[in-house]
Amino acid sequence: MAPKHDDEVAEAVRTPAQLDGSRYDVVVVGTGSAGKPLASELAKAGLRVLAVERHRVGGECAYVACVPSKSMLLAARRHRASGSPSFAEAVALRDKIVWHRSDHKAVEGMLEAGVELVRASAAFSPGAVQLDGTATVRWSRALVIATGADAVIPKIDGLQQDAAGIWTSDQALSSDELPPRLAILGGGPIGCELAEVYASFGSQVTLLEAAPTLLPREQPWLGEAMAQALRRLGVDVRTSTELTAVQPGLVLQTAQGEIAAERLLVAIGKRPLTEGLENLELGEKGELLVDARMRVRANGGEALADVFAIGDVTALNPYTHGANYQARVVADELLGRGRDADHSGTPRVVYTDPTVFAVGETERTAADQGLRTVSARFDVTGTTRAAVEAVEQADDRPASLELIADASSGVLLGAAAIGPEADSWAAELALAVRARITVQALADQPHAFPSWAEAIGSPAQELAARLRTA
Ligand SMILES: Cc1cc2nc3c(=O)[nH]c(=O)nc-3n(C[C@H](O)[C@H](O)[C@H](O)COP(=O)(O)OP(=O)(O)OC[C@H]3O[C@@H](n4cnc5c(N)ncnc54)[C@H](O)[C@@H]3O)c2cc1C
Ligand SMILES: NC(=O)c1ccc[n+]([C@@H]2O[C@H](COP(=O)([O-])OP(=O)(O)OC[C@H]3O[C@@H](n4cnc5c(N)ncnc54)[C@H](O)[C@@H]3O)[C@@H](O)[C@H]2O)c1
Repeated sequence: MAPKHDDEVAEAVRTPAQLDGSRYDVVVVGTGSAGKPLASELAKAGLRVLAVERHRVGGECAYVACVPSKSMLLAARRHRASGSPSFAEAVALRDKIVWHRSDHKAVEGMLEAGVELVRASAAFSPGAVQLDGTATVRWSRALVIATGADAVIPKIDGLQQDAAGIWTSDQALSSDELPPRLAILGGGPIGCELAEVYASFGSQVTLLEAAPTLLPREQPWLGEAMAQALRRLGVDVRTSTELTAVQPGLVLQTAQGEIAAERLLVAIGKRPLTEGLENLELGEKGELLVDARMRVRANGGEALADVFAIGDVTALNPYTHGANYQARVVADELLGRGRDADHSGTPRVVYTDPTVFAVGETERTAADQGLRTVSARFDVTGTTRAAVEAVEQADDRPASLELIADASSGVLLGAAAIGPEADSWAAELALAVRARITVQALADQPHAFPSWAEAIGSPAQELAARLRTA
C-alpha cells in the first residue's frame, strides 16, 4: 500500500541498518533522470528493486539544472519584452517550480511505483554494494550505476570551489543574488544559457571560452551565431581566452587583461562520478564505458553480465532525454525485450533565444570517421513564418539551418540550427538522422505552410539537386 501522509512517506524510506544483508532483484545507485525512471519501471513490472540515493531523489535536473534554468530563461525572455517579472519574482517562480528543492514528491512517486528506497552513500565492491560503509546489499539480476556527474573546477591559481565568490550552476540556480558583475568560465550550454539569464536581468556578464568559438563541439558558425545573439544582450563574449589566475577580490587574470567580478560561475563541463569503481574500465573523461546494452566493461574490456551504467556517468549524451533513453534500454533488457541502444538521433539543444538545435554529426566528427559530406545552409529569416512573426534581417537575431549529408548516398548525417523555437521545428531532423532518411526524401516531404519547419525544404532541395548533378 503506497504511503499517503508526509510522516508515512518519510518512514517508508529505509535506513542502511534495516537493509543489511538484503538481496534484491535489481539495485539502482542514483535516482536522477537515469536511475529514477528505471527503478520505477522495473518495480512496476514486479521486480524487487532497491534504489540508493545519497542526496535528492530525482537527481539534478528537477532542482538545480534543466528545470530551474529553463524557468529563468523564460522569465528573462518575458523580462526583456515587458520589464516583468523582476529578478526577485523570477527567482520566486523558479523556486516554486523546483518544489523549493525538496524531493518529497519524487520520493512519493518512487514509493508508489513499488521501489524500496534508502538514503545512503553507496560504495561498490565485487558482487555487493555498501551503504554508508555500514550495511551490505546484493543483487541477483542487476546492479545499475546511475551516479551522474559533478561540475569540474579547473586547477587554476586562486580558484577553489569553496573560495569566496565562486559558483557552479548548482549555486547559481539556487541563489537569489543578482551579481552586478558576473564572469562565466566556459561557453558551453550552461555558460550560454546563464549568460542570457543574468545579462537580461541587468548583470554585466563576461563570458570566457577557451576555444575559438562558443559551443565548440558544434559547427563553428553556430557558436558564432550564439556569440552574436549574446552580444546583442550586452554580454562581453571573449573566445580563445584562458583564465590564468584568480586574485583576491575576484580579479580574473587572462592573457588579454584583467576582469573584476562579484561572482565567477565555473561551467567548463562535468566529471562522471565513479568513486569506488576502479576495477571497471574508464574512458578519457573518467566515464564508465558500456556496450550497446549499457553493460559496463571491466578492466580488459569484457562487458560484465549483470552490471549496467546509465546517464551522465557514461558521458554518452549527457542530457535528461539521453538518461531517460538509456534507462529504457536497460529496462527492456531486464524485462526480456532487449535491443541495442541507438544514440544517433539524440538532439542537443541550448534553450537560449534564439534556440540552438543540433543532432548527429558535425562536419568535423564526420570527417574524423572518414565520411565525405556535403552541406547546405538556409537563412530561416527567409521563411514566410519569419515574415509573419516580423523576425526580419533588421532584427539581427540569427536564424539559420544547416543540413549535413553523406556525399555519396545523400543520407542525412547531421543538422544544426539556430532560431526561434528551433527545438520544436527542427525535431523531425533527429528522427531523420536516426532513420537514415536521405535529403532527397526530406526535399520531397511537404512541410506545413507557414511553419518554421518549411526552412527544412530549401537546404534539402539544394542538396538533392547537387547530388543529382554530382
Ligand atoms: C545547469 C544545467 C542545465 C541543464 N539543462 C538541461 C536541459 O535543459 N535539458 C537536458 O536534457 N539536460 C540538461 N542538463 C543535463 C541533465 O541535467 C543531466 O544530463 C541529467 O540530469 C543526468 O541525469 P543522471 O541521472 O545521469 O544524473 P543525476 O541527475 O546527477 O543523478 C545522479 C544521482 O546519483 C546520486 N549519487 C551519486 N553518487 C552516489 C552514491 N555513491 N551513492 C548514492 N547516490 C549517489 C546523486 O546524488 C544524484 O542524485 C542540464 C545540466 C545542468 C547542470
Ligand atoms: N540545454 C541543455 O541540454 C543543457 C544545458 C546546460 C547543461 N547541459 C549539460 O550539462 C553539462 C555541463 O555543461 P557545461 O556547459 O558546463 O559543459 P560543456 O562541456 O558542454 O562545455 C564546457 C565549455 O567550457 C569550455 N572550457 C573548458 N575548459 C575551459 C577553461 N579552462 N577556460 C574556458 N573555457 C573552458 C569548453 O571548451 C566548453 O565550451 C553538459 O553535459 C551539458 O550537455 C545541458
